[in-house]
Amino acid sequence: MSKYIAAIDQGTTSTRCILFNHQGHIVSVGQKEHEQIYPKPGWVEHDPTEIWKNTLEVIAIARIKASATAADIAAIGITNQRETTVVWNKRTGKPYYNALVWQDTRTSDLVSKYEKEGGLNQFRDITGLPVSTYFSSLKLKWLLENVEGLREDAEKGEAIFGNIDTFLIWHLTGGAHGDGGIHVTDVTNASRTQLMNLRTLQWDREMLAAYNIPEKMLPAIKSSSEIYGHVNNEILPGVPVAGDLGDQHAALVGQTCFEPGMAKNTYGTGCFLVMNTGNELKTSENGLLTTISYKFGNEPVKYALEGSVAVTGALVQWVRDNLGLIKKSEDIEELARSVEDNGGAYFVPAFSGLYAPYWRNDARGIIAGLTRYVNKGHIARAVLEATAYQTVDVVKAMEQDSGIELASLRVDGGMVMNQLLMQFQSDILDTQVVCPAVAETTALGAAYAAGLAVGYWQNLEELKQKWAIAQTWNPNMEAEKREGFYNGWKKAVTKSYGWME
Ligand SMILES: Nc1ncnc2c1ncn2[C@@H]1O[C@H](COP(=O)(O)OP(=O)(O)O)[C@@H](O)[C@H]1O
Ligand SMILES: O=P(O)(O)OC[C@H](O)CO
Repeated sequence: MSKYIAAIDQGTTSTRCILFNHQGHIVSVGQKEHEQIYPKPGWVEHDPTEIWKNTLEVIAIARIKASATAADIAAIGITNQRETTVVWNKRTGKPYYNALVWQDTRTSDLVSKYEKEGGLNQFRDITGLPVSTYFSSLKLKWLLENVEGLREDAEKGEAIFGNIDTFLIWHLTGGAHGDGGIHVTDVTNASRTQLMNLRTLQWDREMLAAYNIPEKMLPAIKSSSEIYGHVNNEILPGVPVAGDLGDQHAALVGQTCFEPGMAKNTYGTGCFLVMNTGNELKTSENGLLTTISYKFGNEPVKYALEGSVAVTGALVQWVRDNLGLIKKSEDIEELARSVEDNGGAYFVPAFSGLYAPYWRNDARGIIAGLTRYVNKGHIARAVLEATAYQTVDVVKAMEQDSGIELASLRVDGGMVMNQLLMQFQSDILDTQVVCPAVAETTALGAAYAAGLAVGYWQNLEELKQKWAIAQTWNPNMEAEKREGFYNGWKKAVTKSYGWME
């Protein structure tokens, strides 16, 4: 048997390749950040060619660190930032435009138009999602309407669309060379385009008509765990590409949340709380999204509820890059520890409007409650607390929608290294917070999907055995104090509304 499974985790800020062994332990990691491109206020882009180059580089790093040959790798799983939209030419491989990143708000006017014409929730029954700048549908519409020659090429089937998973699989399986790459996606990624019907798991004609998208440019929708094709590139020649999951769905799998009612919260650029609802396609009454947990091969699809928060770790980066208050993201903890509390300040990071559970495109970021007393330590606290309060908002919505009270919250992602944040999260939720031994759950989930497809792992029971706790935070805050903090947050949120006309 080959020794390892490779997972490529293409995130908002960086690309990682991680090799896992049969125990599900990390053997080696290659990681590289890519440029965040902000051409105008509210616009966020990535260069797809840079991402592809970084992918090759991180695979090479992970391979070299583990002294692994292609024969040592049983399969590759891909996981990715979702919704981010790429269109490229299938003969040359050249992108028509930079990737429009999920946080990009250039389609706000289109959102208002659809809101006036049919309301924000007009497509919820088919897709589980409100009309928003967040999903691929409006980004693709914007590209088709604004990039010269794109619509003509798309109608001829020459210009093809994909999220980052599709773009990477296409390149890995041959790209523009020879017979060309394989043009596929999986049900979890497709569920975030707002073009897939959640019941049929196919592109929905009504949605394509509503956004005027040519079907020819769309990838084939597959399960999250099957052999899509083989690597046709010297980086890992012949290795099967056998797993594909949007990163938040992959983290759910990596956390082995296989039973209905199990949930995880991932703290990265944004925060994403996902609860597995099993066979039940549940509609939210409280501002959550209906989406897909995963679909393994021919097994029935599993649905999910999701609370997506746009800006959490991204706010820490903003404090680092735009204010220069810290040098590295992790320095925010020391700065926040220089004070006792938030000093009355609340930061509402509505940089891309507010996502779950508010869905306010008209909101923009604010710091509320400022007095002469507030210093940079208090701002650092308010920044970290914003992540915790936004999580409380989605946990409350999740508990109401599901009728399940979360006994403990399984967490992962880059921000869980922050002890102050995790303790505050537990305090403000009044719930235990638990981090697993393998905190790279996103990559692990993609590896599990690929490993199941090629028989490297046998079944979900085997995977469940591997989950183990690394750290637990227990709540330790008086109810009155907790409620006071949270009320302050709710008041601040309302002050961010109505900034955009
Ligand atoms: N110790 C820390 N405290 C607070 N935020 C952190 C810390 N370490 C990393 N981050 C934030 O976490 C994010 C990176 O996490 P990661 O899970 O790699 O994100 P992504 O998958 O979205 O690229 C960045 O936004 C960074 O600012
Ligand atoms: O790259 P991440 O981990 O911030 O995740 C991005 C999400 O998939 C966006 O929906």
